[in-house]
Amino acid sequence: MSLRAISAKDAASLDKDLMETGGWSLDQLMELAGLSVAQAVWKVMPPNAGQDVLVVCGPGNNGGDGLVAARHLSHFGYRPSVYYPKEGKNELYQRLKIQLQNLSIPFISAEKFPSALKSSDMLVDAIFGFSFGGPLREPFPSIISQIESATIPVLSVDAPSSWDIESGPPKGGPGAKFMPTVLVSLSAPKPCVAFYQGRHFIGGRFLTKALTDKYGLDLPQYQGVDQVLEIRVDGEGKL
Ligand SMILES: NC(=O)C1=CN([C@@H]2O[C@H](COP(=O)(O)OP(=O)(O)OC[C@H]3O[C@@H](n4cnc5c(N)ncnc54)[C@H](O)[C@@H]3O)[C@@H](O)[C@H]2O)[C@@H](O)CC1
Ligand SMILES: [K+]
Repeated sequence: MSLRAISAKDAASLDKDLMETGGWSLDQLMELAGLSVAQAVWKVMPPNAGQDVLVVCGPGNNGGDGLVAARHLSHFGYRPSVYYPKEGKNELYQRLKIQLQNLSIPFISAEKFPSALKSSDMLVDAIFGFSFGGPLREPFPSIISQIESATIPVLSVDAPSSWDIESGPPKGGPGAKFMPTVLVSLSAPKPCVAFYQGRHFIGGRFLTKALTDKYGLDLPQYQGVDQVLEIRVDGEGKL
């Protein structure tokens, strides 16, 4: 099964519709997005031994999804830690951070990032989503290079960070060879999924038929209480 993609411009407009006319707040959407990510982690790596999950968060709402996911992962029985190299300034991110600190979820330093990358069981890439554009600015080139050469499975939130949302991986430099193991597209896949190979989930169970019709999207057939639906499995579908 594959689902129709939404452009970066339409994804931003859809978000606006949800909040301006749909009655949603950003907190609510982010909560469901982050819950989808945590459920996808569960589906690909059930928490049998309380695995270490390193969540790398960027400065925008993609990073906010990562902060929410880290909280759910802790409640699900994982040992999350967070690397947040450029913190978002608004009060929503700061509240999400307090929630994590109250669960004793560690925020790691830049110095500890390389060793955490080696010792963790999985990395959640919540650095950039549909508003990413242009060449990577500091401090992200080295972070993306390290993630690109990591040997642990990487789950990307909404888009592989450093990929252009429309045209996919950069032609050279950090991210050119980045291929996450798992991708969780939120609301709808972005055009860059044409370049993606791996397990692919859709999440963000908050769309209505009117909205999917307006943007020419498919309404995913989520099952039961699931917040994610696997839409494509490549190879043997294993991590
Ligand atoms: N409708 C949905 O599906 C929802 C999506 N959400 C999330 O929100 C994301 C979009 O959030 P935002 O619009 O805040 O944007 P992003 O989080 O994609 O990125 C914006 C941030 O990245 C920085 N940035 C952009 N390009 C850069 C570059 N080349 N180098 C360094 N920094 C760069 C910007 O300065 C800004 O701080 C989605 O991808 C998704 O993860 C949810 O939080 C809410 C609901
Ligand atoms: K991402």
